[in-house]
Amino acid sequence: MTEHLFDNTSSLDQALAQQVGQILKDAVAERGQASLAVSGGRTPLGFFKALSQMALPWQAIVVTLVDERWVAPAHGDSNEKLVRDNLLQHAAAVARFVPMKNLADTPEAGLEQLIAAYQAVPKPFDVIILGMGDDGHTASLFPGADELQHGLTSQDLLCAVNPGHAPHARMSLTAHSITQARHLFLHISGQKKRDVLAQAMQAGPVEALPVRFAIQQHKVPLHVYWAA
Ligand SMILES: O=C1O[C@H](COP(=O)(O)O)[C@@H](O)[C@H](O)[C@H]1O
Repeated sequence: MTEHLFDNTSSLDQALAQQVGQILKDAVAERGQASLAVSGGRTPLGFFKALSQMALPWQAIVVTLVDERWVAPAHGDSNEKLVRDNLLQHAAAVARFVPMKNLADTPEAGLEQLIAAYQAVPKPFDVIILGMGDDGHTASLFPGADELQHGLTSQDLLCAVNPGHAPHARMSLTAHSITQARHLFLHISGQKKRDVLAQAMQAGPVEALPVRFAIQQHKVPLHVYWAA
């Protein structure tokens, strides 16, 4: 694991956008296409804005999500809405977006169809950017969720999750899919998340702080981008 520390979020957003942009550009040059899976929440807003303005071969880049809340795409809590409003703008408006939500009533009911739709995403994912909650969840792999073990151990691409203490049923990439990525980032900010990360770096059960699966694995180097 490599830590990249910044004094403020705008320096981080620019640096992360440069790094991710270069990886995507190289991927398109080498393989003709690239895939980027991003997290939702509040942390990635500035990064999305910076990346969306970069001159990249966006027509050849597929953007999708690491996780999604099972709400309508126009809902204020939708990660799809966040990405459409902030990342798929400017130069990035021509990128192809594969949603992580369909019309099914529940994530469980929509799972099979969604896995089929994900065939359109080039794999392995070129870049996956994780976030982290103050409870140590990453993607939608929440401590205490009934589906956590499945999300951490299954070889499936996606899993349905009912977080219990957090709002909305969710769809999430599994730990297995996340660790298949060619490049893996964890993007966090603020002292509280730094403290949670420090705790997660100590030995302890993955179930208590699910972000540990990304720290403890050896399949893909994890780059942590943190800003004060
Ligand atoms: O619920 C979620 O939370 C995490 C962290 O969000 P933040 O607002 O603290 O940045 C996010 O990574 C995840 O994608 C989202 O669904």
